[in-house]
Amino acid sequence: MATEEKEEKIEIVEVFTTKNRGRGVRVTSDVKAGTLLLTEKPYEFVLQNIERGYYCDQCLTKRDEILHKCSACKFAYYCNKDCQRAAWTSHKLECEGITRVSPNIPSDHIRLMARLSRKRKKQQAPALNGSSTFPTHIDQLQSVPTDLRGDTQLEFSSWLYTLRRFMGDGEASNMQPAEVLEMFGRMRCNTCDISDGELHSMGIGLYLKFSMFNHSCDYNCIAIHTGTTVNVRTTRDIPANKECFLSYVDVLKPTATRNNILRNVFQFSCKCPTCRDANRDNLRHSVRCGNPECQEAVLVNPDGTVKKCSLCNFEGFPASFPDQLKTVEQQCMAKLSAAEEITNFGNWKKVLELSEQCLALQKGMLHPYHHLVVETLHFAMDSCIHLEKWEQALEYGRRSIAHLEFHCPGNNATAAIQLMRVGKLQQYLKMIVEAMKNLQKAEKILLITHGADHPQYIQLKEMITACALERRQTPRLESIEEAEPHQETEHKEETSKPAPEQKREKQKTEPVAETTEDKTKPATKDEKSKPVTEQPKVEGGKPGTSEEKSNSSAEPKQKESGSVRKKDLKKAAPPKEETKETETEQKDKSAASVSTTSSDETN
Ligand SMILES: C[S@@+](CC[C@H](N)C(=O)[O-])C[C@H]1O[C@@H](n2cnc3c(N)ncnc32)[C@H](O)[C@@H]1O
Repeated sequence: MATEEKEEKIEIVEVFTTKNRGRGVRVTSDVKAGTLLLTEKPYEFVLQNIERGYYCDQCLTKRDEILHKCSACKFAYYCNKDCQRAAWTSHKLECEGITRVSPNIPSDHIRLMARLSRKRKKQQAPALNGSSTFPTHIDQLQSVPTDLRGDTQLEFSSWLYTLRRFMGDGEASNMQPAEVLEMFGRMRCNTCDISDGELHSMGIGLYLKFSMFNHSCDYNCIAIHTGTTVNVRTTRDIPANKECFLSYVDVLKPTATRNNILRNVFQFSCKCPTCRDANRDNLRHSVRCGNPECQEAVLVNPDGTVKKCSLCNFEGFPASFPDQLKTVEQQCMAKLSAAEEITNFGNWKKVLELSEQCLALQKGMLHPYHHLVVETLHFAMDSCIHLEKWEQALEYGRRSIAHLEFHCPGNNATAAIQLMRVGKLQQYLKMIVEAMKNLQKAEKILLITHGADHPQYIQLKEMITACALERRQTPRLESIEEAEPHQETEHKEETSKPAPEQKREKQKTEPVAETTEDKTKPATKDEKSKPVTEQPKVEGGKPGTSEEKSNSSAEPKQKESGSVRKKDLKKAAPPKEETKETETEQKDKSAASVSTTSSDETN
């Protein structure tokens, strides 16, 4: 295209100037699905406060054993001394800041902003060759303006105050509000969640090259992390010179919801084929046909009236139906919002209760393709896993797969992880044939999205091998299961029947890592009510960030394709698995909430 000029080439991708999306990334030759386009270490990152004590602050590896706590701030946790040493350059000043503002806890974004500001000052921004090269400095990234009218002005002032206090007088005196605002805009549209292989987000990071990828809900690439490193792979074949897109939002959400986030956070509206596909989007709001013999998905008009069933021509919905539907949708959204908050405190009983209430409300009314049904099923499955109700978890998981496969066709990592979780439950419940089927489906997708070297893929392969072995050892079981297959794609009424480094520099002040004897995980939640943690209320925050998680529970989180809520994909951990959350940890999470509450009160 005449307006698109060729830019610097980095291996098989290059930066170029698009017609109306600023800079973008494109491939320089034909590439196949599953091709690794980019591998990058973060410019800066932080572990999310809510995950503190579960993941190492430096390498973001989840540890079931006790992590070593920084003896000075008692805030950061590390795998070992090596991780602590590697972290020291970034942590040193942060350690002092944390001690300074204690007992308040700086929010994830305050900490990331402080790190970014420090890093920025260390290096002079080199001049960019127009918009033609991959950036090497944060100042070369795009910044979205923040509207400082009304309350936002006050909130920004409070946020700036907090940031200055955390960074200390010396550094803070050099920080002008306009400069911070500009940085805030950069952080806002360029940071992403760092997730583990199961798409459970636990960090926030800023990557310079990665920031050049534009968004499409009809994405052709995906970002998967290995520790802190981001890997971008193609999810489809892409012809030479075509642009590479990631999805900044959860593609399971309805078009209006996705575009609200894109407008609020990134300040653009998506015009991709998925956003223009009204039919598919309407199915995300569909209800069941009122004819009990049919139950087909029926579309709903904007005013809540229901269209004629395309299968049986039924159109006998009562006049009160639009109001009933609105009430059910509003009640479900409120309950799911509450469930999202509660998951962070580990009260899985309550989450299950809320999910079951939603499912009861939806029963007979919402079609399984309705977005609220699949959101509810994720909460229900997660809570059952945490409560060790394996059969029930499996039932909810199986029901969600049909929806995921419909709405996330192709190589969608969310669908693959869900298949893997369901397969894992089936394997545990000795439904080996079914487990094998789901694990193999997941394997095909994960090979594309994660790649053969990713620990998640390796784990999946091991599960498949174990299944194959078990199958061979129990041929009778196999023939019984084959004779009575379970329905994988149950679209009918939800019957809910249970089925089965760096070298160490001598730092006098460097604190030693303590192996904490008390297993208490740090209390971190609900920072909003503490002065130190308040942030400007920028609607939506960033996709993939903890702020957004707490601000708008019904919103998607991940700057990657098809990811679901933070807690949705909490490790599927059938019993006797190493990744299982222990009772102590569950109690600790509840304790965290209690201690945060009390600390809020005192602040
Ligand atoms: C992470 S940056 C992507 C790189 C950016 N285009 C640049 O020139 O630096 C995100 C910003 O890119 C733009 N953008 C990304 N995807 C877009 C799309 N599909 N349509 C329009 N603008 C888009 C928006 O301005 C958004 O805030």
